[in-house]
Amino acid sequence: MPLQYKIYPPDALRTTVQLPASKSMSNRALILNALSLSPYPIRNLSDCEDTQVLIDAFNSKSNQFDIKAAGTAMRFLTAFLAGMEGEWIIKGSKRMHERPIYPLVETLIALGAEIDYLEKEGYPPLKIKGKRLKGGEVYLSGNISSQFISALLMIAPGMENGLVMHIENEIVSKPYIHLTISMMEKCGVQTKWDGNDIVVKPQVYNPVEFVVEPDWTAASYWYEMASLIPGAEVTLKGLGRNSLQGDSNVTNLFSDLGVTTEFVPEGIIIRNTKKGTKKFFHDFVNEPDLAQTFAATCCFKGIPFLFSGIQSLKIKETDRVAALINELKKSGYLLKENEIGMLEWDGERCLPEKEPAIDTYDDHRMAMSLAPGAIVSGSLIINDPKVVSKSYPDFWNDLKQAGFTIEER
Ligand SMILES: O=C(O)C1=C[C@@H](OP(=O)(O)O)[C@@H](O)[C@H](O)C1
Ligand SMILES: C=C(OP(=O)(O)O)C(=O)O
Repeated sequence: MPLQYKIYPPDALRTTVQLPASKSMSNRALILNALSLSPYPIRNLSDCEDTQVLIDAFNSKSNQFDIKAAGTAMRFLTAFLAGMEGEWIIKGSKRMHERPIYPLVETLIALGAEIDYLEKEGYPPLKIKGKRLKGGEVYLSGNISSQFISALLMIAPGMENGLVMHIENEIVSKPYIHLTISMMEKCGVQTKWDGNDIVVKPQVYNPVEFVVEPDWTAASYWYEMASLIPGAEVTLKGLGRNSLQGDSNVTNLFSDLGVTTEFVPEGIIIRNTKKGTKKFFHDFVNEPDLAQTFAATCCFKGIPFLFSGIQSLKIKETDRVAALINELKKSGYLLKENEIGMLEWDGERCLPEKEPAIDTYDDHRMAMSLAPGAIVSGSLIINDPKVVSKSYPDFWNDLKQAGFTIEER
């Protein structure tokens, strides 16, 4: 029997939360610190598992690295090691070995790298014979993962001839590419992004002292809880305007679901003020990590929705589309995937299970986005709740602090 938490909601929600630091920013800062031979420690580095695996890899004396379930660590480190003198082996969790990496590996090979697949062609684990890469002109598909593009961009200034990247097909998760470029610019490196082409000339990184922002994706679970409790008011410390994270768009998206955002010197104050829209529509191609939060929020608020742009959800920690359909059904919501990349709930209900136990599929976001369902049903069981440590290790403690009761079973 896996560990289970049974969650009971508070009557009212009025709390202040210190969110975890962004893992996306933390993992870029670690790679850029290594590339710039930085003497500066990173301020507010995340304490989550996805960042810890990258710290462990950099501190390791071995040439073999296990990055577990961390997509960013897998992709960024593969590119980093391909350009580093030595022989390296990089592996991950069972699921990581099912998440594609061939667009990155094939591009690195075209740029002069030597990389072999150790098990299944196209997937980790990998054996890398690292050396300074020649660079040049490459074509890469943008519709699988933006992490391949970010990984290549970060190592591009060190390539002998720089990099000319032509991105084919739709570009998913574009704000994460902007995040990469912004953090590279902080180190004095210039890139030129014009349409679907990105050019990086050979350049040297200047070390800087990175300060990691609190994680806006983690903030989305507090928006969800606030939207479900009338009169809720939550202060999220340290979040500000002009964030480098694309998921800061959560402020606009939740205004349609009845939550307002006030920016104050301490951070933001979010409030449940109104009912929300009749039907929620959004294309999540730029914010894939928010899709689960919105699917769950809309169901729990009884607001039908139609999402597009969620094709990449199938190759994340789990097939998130299938996981949402299965698990929300347990609480009586019948979601449909009418075509790939779309998810709809037209308001259709079925009889909820008497005491639903939500499976989390090794996916932190399944646990965090569905747990607030306890607010509408009175209680909810979450299986294998420790999965949250991938990005938000203190999630359950923060819930307790906010007045939730959590029984361990
Ligand atoms: O670059 C990043 O930090 C990330 C990019 C996104 O992945 P994809 O580009 O694979 O959609 C996102 O889902 C992931 O959580 C973090
Ligand atoms: C998709 C995610 O992570 P990654 O791809 O970095 O494993 C996520 O955190 O939602």
